[in-house]
Amino acid sequence: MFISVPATSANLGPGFDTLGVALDLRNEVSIKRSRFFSISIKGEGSKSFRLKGNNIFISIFNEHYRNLVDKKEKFRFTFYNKIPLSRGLGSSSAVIVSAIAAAYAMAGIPLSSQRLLSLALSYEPHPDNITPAVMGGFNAAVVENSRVYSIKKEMPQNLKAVIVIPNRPISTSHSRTKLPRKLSLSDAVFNISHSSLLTAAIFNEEWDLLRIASKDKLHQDIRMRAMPELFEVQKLALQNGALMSTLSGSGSTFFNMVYAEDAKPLAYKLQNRFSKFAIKILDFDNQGIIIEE
Ligand SMILES: Nc1ncnc2c1ncn2[C@@H]1O[C@H](COP(=O)(O)OP(=O)(O)OP(=O)(O)O)[C@@H](O)[C@H]1O
Ligand SMILES: N[C@@H](CCO)C(=O)O
Repeated sequence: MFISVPATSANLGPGFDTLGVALDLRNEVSIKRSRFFSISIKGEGSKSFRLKGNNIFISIFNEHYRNLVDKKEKFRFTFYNKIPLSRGLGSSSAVIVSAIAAAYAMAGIPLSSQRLLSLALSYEPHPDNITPAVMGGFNAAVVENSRVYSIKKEMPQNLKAVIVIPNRPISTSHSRTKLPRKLSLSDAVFNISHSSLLTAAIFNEEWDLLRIASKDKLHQDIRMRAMPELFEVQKLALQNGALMSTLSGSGSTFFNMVYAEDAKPLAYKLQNRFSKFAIKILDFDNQGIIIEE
């Protein structure tokens, strides 16, 4: 069986823990029944002993498979990872949703997207990465009583993501502990209004509103101060055609949305200025998770 799942960029500025979009950069896994357990990792994480020895895909897969099928079986897992770890591109979310989906597929038990998201919430309670990873496209998502309520917008072909991937990680779980527990009323209203306008502008394809709508007062500045060169990345991107330029999830990656014709010139300027960072031009993904028996 073969599963493929896209990277995701969450928050998109003011949409903390609710807005996210899928990118055409995928992790793939092949799973075969076998007489012996084996794991092989190619690409991102291939040199990590931790990923080999204590792989959360395997533990989540086993947890669900053993609940579904009452017999001991062994599998051969081959991972082809393109999503960098701890870079704010939804690597852990991709693992969570693909491991659960793989367990149900191997057990031959149907699993709806809705049910997959509900099961994934127990590993990652914010829906802004797992939802676009499953559904594809841009999604606004909220959680109520352990259920994800979301709406999806397919992203057009004439827009690209130019992502700047620093050579240093930021752990989501650690950076969340640094966020304020309380917000002033004016900052709360700022994020609610900007997140609402951002969502409406994307659904209405009014791309020139994104620059204003993507401002945030809740989490970005605190996180970017851990890697101040990110302020320079954002400034350069907005000066060179970015429709919006936001910290991807908890970072360290910076996400820039541009018209297709502006992607290469922006990537060239960013690579020249930040030679130690990786720059990728990606299409948006509108498919989400793909499961092939
Ligand atoms: N491709 C993967 N395969 C196996 N385990 C993974 C993979 N990606 C992440 N993990 C595990 O998930 C946990 C969180 O990883 P990571 O720091 O990448 O997640 P994050 O910071 O939540 O997400 P992001 O990748 O969006 O920054 C770590 O224990 C890591 O080992
Ligand atoms: N909303 C989450 C996204 C993590 O990718 C956070 O900012 O912590």
